[in-house]
Amino acid sequence: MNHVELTGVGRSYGSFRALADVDLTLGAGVTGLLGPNGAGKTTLLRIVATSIAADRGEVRLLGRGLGGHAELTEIRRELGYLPQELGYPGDMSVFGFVEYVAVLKEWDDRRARHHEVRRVLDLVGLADLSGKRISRLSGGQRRRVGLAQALLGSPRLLVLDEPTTGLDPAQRAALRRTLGVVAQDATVLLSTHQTEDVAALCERVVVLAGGAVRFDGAVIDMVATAAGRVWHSDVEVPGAQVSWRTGTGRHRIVGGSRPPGAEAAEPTLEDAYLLMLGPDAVASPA
Ligand SMILES: Nc1ncnc2c1ncn2[C@@H]1O[C@H](COP(=O)(O)OP(=O)(O)OP(=O)(O)O)[C@@H](O)[C@H]1O
Repeated sequence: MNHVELTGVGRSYGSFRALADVDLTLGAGVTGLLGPNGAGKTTLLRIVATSIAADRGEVRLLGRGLGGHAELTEIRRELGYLPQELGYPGDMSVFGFVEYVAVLKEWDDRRARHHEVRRVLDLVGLADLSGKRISRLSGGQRRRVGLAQALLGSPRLLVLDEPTTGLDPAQRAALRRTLGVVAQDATVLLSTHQTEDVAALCERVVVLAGGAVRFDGAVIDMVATAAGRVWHSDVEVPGAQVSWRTGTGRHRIVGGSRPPGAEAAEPTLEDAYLLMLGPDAVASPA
């Protein structure tokens, strides 16, 4: 079953069109949303999280249209959302905050609610910090509190806006493990600027630029678009589309024609992303 079905979806802020004519269908599994700053990722995620409405096109979530209040309530019961910026009340404890969200999500039975809060804190590795005040947490720990509240009730649809921001490598690996388990039954849509997170975690990748979908397909198919277009060279190559000196002292050349003396390199998702977006990869199209 497809949990997300967007047809011709658009959204403007005043006269500025942030999202234009997006078609997207998602079933169970993890999909990564990539794109430069201002590409429209947060706008798209907020639409899928029912936090803002599309002003064009059709949105169906978990098999339902967004017709009225009753449909929205039903969808929100099965939806978890980690916004890009979650305002945390610093005075609350980790447990207190996640329990507060659980109350809002209508976990009325105290025993069941406490059990669920402990379960999600355990899932994100915060069980030992549950009594700590949020104001005393590191940025990465705070991000995991945000993830914990999104996981309450094992939602069938999980929308995560930059969940890996602020996480150290061990925390990112732990997050990948958690999402890998969650995504066996749920549809997970996450945005990130880390192509390696998408390569490690997602089957599918959607690239947005200037509010439009530039690529939608399997991660391996996107990586394949860079095959034969990435090289290692002992010398700097003037005029390369993208190049940098790596830690080994050799230069990685992405795009352009094969430089003399250069060796072919295994392409990564990042190479494919840089090639696909060209100058848009670094400049906001907005
Ligand atoms: N509330 C708003 N009012 C006006 N313009 C907005 C608003 N929210 C977003 N925008 C504009 O819409 C465009 C898309 O923004 P969005 O936050 O969706 O991009 P993004 O891909 O998530 O960017 P980032 O990677 O920087 O988080 C940007 O040009 C942004 O300035």
